[in-house]
Amino acid sequence: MLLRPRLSLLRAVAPRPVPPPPRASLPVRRTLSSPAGAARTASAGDAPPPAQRTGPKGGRKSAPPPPHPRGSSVNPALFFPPGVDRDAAVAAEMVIPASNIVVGPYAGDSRVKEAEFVMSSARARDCPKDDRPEFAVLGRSNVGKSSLINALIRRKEAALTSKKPGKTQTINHFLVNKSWYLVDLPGYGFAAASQSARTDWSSFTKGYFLNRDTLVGVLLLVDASIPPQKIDIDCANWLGRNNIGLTYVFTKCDKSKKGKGGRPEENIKEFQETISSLYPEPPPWIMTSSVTGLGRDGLLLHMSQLRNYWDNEATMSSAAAGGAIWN
Ligand SMILES: Nc1nc2c(ncn2[C@@H]2O[C@H](COP(=O)(O)OP(=O)(O)OP(=O)(O)O)[C@@H](O)[C@H]2O)c(=O)[nH]1
Ligand SMILES: [Mg+2]
Repeated sequence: MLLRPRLSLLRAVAPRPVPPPPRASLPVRRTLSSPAGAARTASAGDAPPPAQRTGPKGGRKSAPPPPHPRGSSVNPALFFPPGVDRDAAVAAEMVIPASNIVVGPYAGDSRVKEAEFVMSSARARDCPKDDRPEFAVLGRSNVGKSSLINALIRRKEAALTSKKPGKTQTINHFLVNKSWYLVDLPGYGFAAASQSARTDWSSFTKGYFLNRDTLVGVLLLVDASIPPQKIDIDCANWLGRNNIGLTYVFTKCDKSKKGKGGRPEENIKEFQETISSLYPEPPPWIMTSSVTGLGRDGLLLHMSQLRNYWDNEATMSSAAAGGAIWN
């Protein structure tokens, strides 16, 4: 079995959030609201660690990246994948549309040729035990996790969706091209769920993240059709504290309503302003719509570069005696 260089790799592919300051001074904007019950799911046990603002740019309040970044030289808002020097000049064609993600040398064939549902697991330890890399799709109930998976694999109802939150209740593995997995997870923050269901979510999904050595990264879905929600920031902080790399995937970018908080571009900008001080380097983000297909090909391309890097590093790691290079 290949040795998986999990911690080092994840630090390399996506920046960790800088630990936020104590709760009282968290850079949370007033619009970062979530139902009190819902917030308990991820925030009670997930309060950020006490004041440890260690990152050099921890207090920086930089301008948020535009929704469609383009640049011909270094752009501090871009996400640089493995293999691309931060000082490299970046041509517009190197940036995935509607994202801040630079395409690097590890990007490869990202077509989905076949995909199949493999299994549902009620417990993390029941998940497939092979060595294939996987991406977990995470986010609030109803954010569009199952819909995104269907859009990525171009199958209408491979993952079951619903207007009512709380549809997906187990860990669902979908095998793509017989070589990697997409994993559909139950959503968090479902206010109507019972306290015991919320506690279960926490222990069982956190168990999955903490024990899944084949996890390349998390697609953290954020609903762009509503204002930023504190529970999503709490979730990102929890992943960061556990060295799990993430890509922010903004969903429902086709959905626009009149009035405050109804425009995806505004909501994304506000979300980025909120998280900008949490990261020493900009995390990757991309805008998507499972209705129009926006972002689908770009997201698959981004996942191909993370996956190929993972495979490459895993091979190097198994070749090195005892995987010592990762110590
Ligand atoms: N307009 C629009 N609607 C979407 C999009 N993605 C999902 N939806 C709708 O949002 C609702 C929830 O979608 P799901 O994919 O079931 O959401 P989920 O995150 O899997 O939800 P849970 O399984 O309950 O956690 C459904 O009615 C979808 O049709 C999108 O990109 N645009
Ligand atoms: Mg679902």
